[in-house]
Amino acid sequence: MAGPYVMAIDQGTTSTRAMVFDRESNVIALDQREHRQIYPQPGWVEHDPMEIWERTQEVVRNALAKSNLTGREIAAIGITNQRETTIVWNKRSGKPYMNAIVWQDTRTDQICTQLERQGYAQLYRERAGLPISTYFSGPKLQWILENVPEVRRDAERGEALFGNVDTWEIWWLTGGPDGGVHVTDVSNASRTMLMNLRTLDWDDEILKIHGIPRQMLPQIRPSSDPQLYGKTTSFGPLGAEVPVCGDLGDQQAALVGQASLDVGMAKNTYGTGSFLLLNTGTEIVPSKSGLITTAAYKFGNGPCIYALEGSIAITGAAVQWLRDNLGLIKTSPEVEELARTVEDNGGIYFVPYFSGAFAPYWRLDARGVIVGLTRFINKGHIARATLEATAYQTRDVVEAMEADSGIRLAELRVDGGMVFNELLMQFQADILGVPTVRPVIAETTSLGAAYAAGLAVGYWNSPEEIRQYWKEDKRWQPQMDEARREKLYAGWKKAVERSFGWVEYS
Ligand SMILES: Nc1ncnc2c1ncn2[C@@H]1O[C@H](COP(=O)(O)OP(=O)(O)O)[C@@H](O)[C@H]1O
Ligand SMILES: O=P(O)(O)OC[C@H](O)CO
Repeated sequence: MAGPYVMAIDQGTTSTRAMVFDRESNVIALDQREHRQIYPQPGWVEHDPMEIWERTQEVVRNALAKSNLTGREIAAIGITNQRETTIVWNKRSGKPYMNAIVWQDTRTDQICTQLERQGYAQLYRERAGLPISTYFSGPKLQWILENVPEVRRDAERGEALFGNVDTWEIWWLTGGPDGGVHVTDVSNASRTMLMNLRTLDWDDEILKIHGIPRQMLPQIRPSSDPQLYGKTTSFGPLGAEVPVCGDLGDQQAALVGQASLDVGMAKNTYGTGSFLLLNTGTEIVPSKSGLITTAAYKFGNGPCIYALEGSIAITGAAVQWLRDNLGLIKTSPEVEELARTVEDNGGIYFVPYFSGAFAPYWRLDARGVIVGLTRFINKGHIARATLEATAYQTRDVVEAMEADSGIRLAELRVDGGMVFNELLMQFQADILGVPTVRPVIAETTSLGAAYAAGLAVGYWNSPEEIRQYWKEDKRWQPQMDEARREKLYAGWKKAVERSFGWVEYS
């Protein structure tokens, strides 16, 4: 008989969480551990895949212990993950050939400029729904094949496996070198630049452009799979054979966790970066305004549901930068107190394009700038400008989304670590001119993965059932007058222009 709970593992950019939910979507237990951010040189960002797997095992064991449960009481397990981050490992030993190249890493900029110069932009837009960018996995995998000598040899022999973090976690959970399954889902695969959005299969012509052998790629499966990807092993952290049957990229998982399951529903998740997704149903909507077209989810044999996405690389990460690199605050939430020491931004704007500009500009050559500095400016203004940058970047992608879809946003459903910042949520409503709305369960990413897993084994019966669990917690109404809103936003646009063209490519 199916156990009475569902577990989700959320392997994010900065930390790994395991959460246990019951049938009414209540959180029964949560455990979370951070992992190291490795910066070998400017623009490079890495994670240690073995550390990620160790943290995963710890949080799974701790979440079970905290809830006094054993693996036998878990009906199913779902995975959600930081997307695009690229790992290549050996099938026999389970050993990665190098650290994971994280989505924020810009080392593939030369590969990407080369692809642009060869005139491939249109092909990627049409087939993969994406612009050419260092953000996605394809160029990262090409870089590994070209720079780590034994990878190409092993890949051709079928011994080197590629995966995003979902694939890595599922492979280990289902046995690793002892029969681990090598799979991914449509939502994750659509972030590689290698999947054709229509066929939901790897695109051979694109694989050829990057020189990627097909045999190193995982099988693409539904996000919620009644056939099960596999089962956890009894010697793994769950200590029992639990169906592994849900897999969603973290931003698509948040869309599901926010129950944004109808065409026209949108959410914005504020974490390390921020990611706004609009459900476009079974229609693949091409973007003319700098958004990306992505697979949102596929439940069992149902159709693939697509989304338009506005990906913003740096929002919460800029708060971490104030904390870790500048030492202006000790904890991230303290940024609010510091920002409240001043009335406004004092005329400065902070454009945090640390990884180049993502949506809607996609400029590899952009880097971060702070403009408008005078002797009047103090650390309070910097804190305020950091929070405001999150809201302005969101407006940039909301405008693009409205232009592409013709849908005028009535309110914005929000979630993620930054949504407990009242100043930010109010400023966001002010700068958009529509309310921001936070649900009771702000852990929507994990919840979305739990839903995907639970739906596969009949723990929840239908997507309709999960809609009833969404409940509003708090709503911020816009209070700023139109003239001030537009003046502030015009200043932001000017600042953004100043960030472009900083890096020059030969
Ligand atoms: N009260 C706060 N105000 C502003 N930023 C915050 C606050 N609390 C957390 N953050 C930021 O939110 C991010 C963590 O959110 P989370 O959703 O856990 O992110 P992720 O899943 O990307 O690791 C961090 O970048 C942190 O700096
Ligand atoms: O791990 P997060 O929450 O920072 O999300 C990262 C995104 O998936 C990157 O595309």
